Amino acid sequence: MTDQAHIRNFCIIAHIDHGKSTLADRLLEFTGTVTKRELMAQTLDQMDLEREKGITIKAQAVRMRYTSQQDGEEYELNLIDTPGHVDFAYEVSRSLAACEGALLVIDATQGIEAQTLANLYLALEADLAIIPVINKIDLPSAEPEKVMQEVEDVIGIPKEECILASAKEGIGTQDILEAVIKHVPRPKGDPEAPLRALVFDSHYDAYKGVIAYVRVVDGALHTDERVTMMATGSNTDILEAGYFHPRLTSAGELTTGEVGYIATGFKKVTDCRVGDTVILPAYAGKIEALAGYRPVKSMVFAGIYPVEGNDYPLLREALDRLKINDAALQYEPETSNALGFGFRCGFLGLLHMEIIQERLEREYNLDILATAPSVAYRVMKTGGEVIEIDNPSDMPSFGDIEQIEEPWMDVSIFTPSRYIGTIMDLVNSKRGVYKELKYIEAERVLLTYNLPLAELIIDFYDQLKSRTQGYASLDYAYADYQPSDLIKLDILVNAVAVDALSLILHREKAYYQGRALVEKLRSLIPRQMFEVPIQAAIGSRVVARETVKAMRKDVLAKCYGGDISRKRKLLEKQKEGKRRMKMVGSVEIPQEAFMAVLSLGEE
Ligand SMILES: Nc1nc2c(ncn2[C@@H]2O[C@H](COP(=O)(O)OP(=O)(O)OP(=O)(O)O)[C@@H](O)[C@H]2O)c(=O)[nH]1
Repeated sequence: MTDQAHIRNFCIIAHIDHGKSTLADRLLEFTGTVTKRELMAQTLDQMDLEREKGITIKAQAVRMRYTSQQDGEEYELNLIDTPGHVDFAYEVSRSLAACEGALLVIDATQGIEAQTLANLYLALEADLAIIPVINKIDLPSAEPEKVMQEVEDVIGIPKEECILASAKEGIGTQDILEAVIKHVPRPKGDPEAPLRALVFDSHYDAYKGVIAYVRVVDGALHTDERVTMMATGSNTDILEAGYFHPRLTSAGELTTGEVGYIATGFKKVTDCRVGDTVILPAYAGKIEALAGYRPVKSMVFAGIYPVEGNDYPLLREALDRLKINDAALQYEPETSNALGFGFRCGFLGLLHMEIIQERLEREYNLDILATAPSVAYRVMKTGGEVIEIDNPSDMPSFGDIEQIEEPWMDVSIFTPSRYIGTIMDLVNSKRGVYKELKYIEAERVLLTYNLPLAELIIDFYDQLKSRTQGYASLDYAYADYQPSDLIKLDILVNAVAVDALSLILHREKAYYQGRALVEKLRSLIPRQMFEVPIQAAIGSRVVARETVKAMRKDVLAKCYGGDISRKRKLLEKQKEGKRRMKMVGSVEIPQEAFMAVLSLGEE
């Protein structure tokens, strides 16, 4: 136990790739929390996907001990790492709520970016002391002076307060630790009050059950104590209380202001929600929960189906397993006339969706087929009933609909000013509504818009990147639901409506998009033994039609007799392609077709 005056809880916030993880490693190394060798080993057993995508997915919390140069006293520094992607904004906000201060890391070659500001706003909302760190000053292209000025102009922190650092070379590490002790306030909270601890993250451990990452706000908690989770109402005995060093280190207790973990013995993370308050059972109903708890809400939905129908039970099992460790993953069984038995899944955002799909394929060896992502629409029926629909094929028929509302996002884009025109075009084509243009410096601007989430998830990010040669950065947050003039577009293949291809579109764009989609499908659906018409229809009105011509020759006819290996190769290749095909009626449709809407802008 450490007295509150000698505890500092802080986190690192940054735009992706500005060096958050590298800086965290340096701090751990400098304080002797881990050795260089351990760091390498530790990096190796991080989640594969995390490493490959170069992003932090899971928040971590590590306790360091450091003797201050200022007063010669030893401090307990708890570093809470936050996820780096906007999909996980809620998790970020809970991690911030466990801290009193934040290191705001900014790349000296890039300056302030969209997520620098988004994270800063979250940190300010959480009332944190901000310590700006200008990182990567070792690079020849670093412009620390310019970035410091930006910090002063945009964020309003005097440039003298910036710490210059190179996380790679270890420059500035000690200055940062000293600044944490000096500028981050000691944790408040009442040691005499009954226990209240904030759950800011969790993971599942096969031996100890769910490990909840907690910040003790008031009172203390102890191993073997019985506790209650306020939001879920579940009770459990704490199997172990301790801290991360960086491995789990049992301590027997956590006192006011401390950050650490409790092993709960819960079998799934849903029993122990991020944002929940841990209390003693005697105080249930008599004590106020810590602010900010929010049940997870899926924003993006897609159908996931096994390519082989027989794999359905395996897919269910894999989803069940993933869910143990991921409270944000939602799913329920659904059936599609085109794809058979599968699951409708809800995700926090596109990255979350991508991660789940990749894990199903890699870790569970499943061949899956995913439909295009959709958002949740709020539909008011003529009778006054309001329903939420996240699968376009569930949309009631026109006659029964009074009004449809869709989720809109607040979007901010940082870009060199020379791209303003092309970004405006892109946003207009995505039904965006312009809000503001702010000059950050002579040649960089911050553009803000409102944009329907449905447009944002379809090819927006890729287009933004390609139109700006990768220079623009994007951030978004949920704003509200607004009524829109939306219609459902059905796709018929060989005169059969394929439910998994149905789309909700804005009326004005429906005709054009219907045409583009039908054209795309024609190029994706392989020739069959017969002619296959592809139609787009709104209600009973066909708005576009293309035809996949009948196959003329057998593939094997191309091979000269006797060339066995070539023939086998061709057959194998065909088989490979087929694995991702679905028979719909009498037509084979490949996986890409179900995602075609994502790439309508491309050739
Ligand atoms: N030259 C130089 N490179 C650095 C420095 N700090 C980080 N990098 C590099 O920048 C890249 C991104 O660094 P990370 O630490 O992974 O960035 P991050 O902010 O943690 O990224 P996310 O995990 O995606 O949020 C890596 O290739 C680092 O090696 C630095 O001080 N100097």
